[in-house]
Amino acid sequence: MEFTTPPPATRSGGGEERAAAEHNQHHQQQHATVEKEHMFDKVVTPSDVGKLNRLVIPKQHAEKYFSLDARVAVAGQRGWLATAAGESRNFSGGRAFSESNLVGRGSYGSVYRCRLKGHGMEEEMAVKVFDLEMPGAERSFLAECEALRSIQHRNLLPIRTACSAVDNRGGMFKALLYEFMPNGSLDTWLHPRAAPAAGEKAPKRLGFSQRVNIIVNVADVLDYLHHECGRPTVHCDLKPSNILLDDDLNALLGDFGIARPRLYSGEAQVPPKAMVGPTLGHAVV
Ligand SMILES: Nc1ncnc2c1ncn2[C@@H]1O[C@H](COP(=O)(O)OP(=O)(O)OP(=O)(O)O)[C@@H](O)[C@H]1O
Repeated sequence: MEFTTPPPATRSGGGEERAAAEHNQHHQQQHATVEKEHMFDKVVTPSDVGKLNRLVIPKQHAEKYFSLDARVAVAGQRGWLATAAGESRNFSGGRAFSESNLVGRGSYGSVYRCRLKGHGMEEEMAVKVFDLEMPGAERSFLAECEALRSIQHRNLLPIRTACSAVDNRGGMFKALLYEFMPNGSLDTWLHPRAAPAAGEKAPKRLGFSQRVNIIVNVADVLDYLHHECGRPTVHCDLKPSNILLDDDLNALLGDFGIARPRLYSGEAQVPPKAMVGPTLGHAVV
């Protein structure tokens, strides 16, 4: 299967030397990326994509994965991942990842609602497509893969798979697929954006016991991350939009894009300097 990416935009006023230097730098960065991606080598069985709970696809298997999942459909379109890979530098208006499927945008990419079909199963997913032109997006993708590969808890947003592919012009496509949470994020419950239009129901409100349950869920998963998992982790970006609510309004913590291993007890945890900092109003826990 061939992936195509629009050619890079023509530079103005750069000169050939500068272009060559940038070209070299780009290749070195890609080489470094390929090396980093070897860390995913242990966790791969693309043929079970519909069943597996935690699956990371290394780059060398990505094409196999995409071919295999030509059956995958988003909003009735077949082969959506291949399409998305082709649009990796211009995914804002892609047909497969259209505005009508857009759930929301974050600092490093956009989340789309989709249906994953295959192996006689159909599942609703949230696909986070990384905007790799954003500084820190690549690092965020890797941080999330690294954090999620070794942790498991009932109050963590379940990740289904990670996709990392290079198209035939060297353009990168990276996405994470999570279970879709029909009740959205805690943010939308606490701060409904607009007054309901005529005929629409008023936004639902959380009751006292539901709020207590959410607090307990979040405390529970943070305790697990800090003290009980094999690789103690600090989330670093705790905020309502990263707390998703399932059918029963249980809270599931997501977005490990700036999570870090916990250093040692007693040390203050600070987010990495080189990254885009956590959002205003977040908690570094
Ligand atoms: N599995 C999911 N099911 C439903 N909605 C989701 C899911 N994952 C993320 N979202 C929603 O998609 C939107 C974008 O999420 P994303 O994690 O990219 O950014 P963010 O947390 O809003 O912001 P930032 O990246 O700046 O921290 C958010 O509103 C989030 O609640």
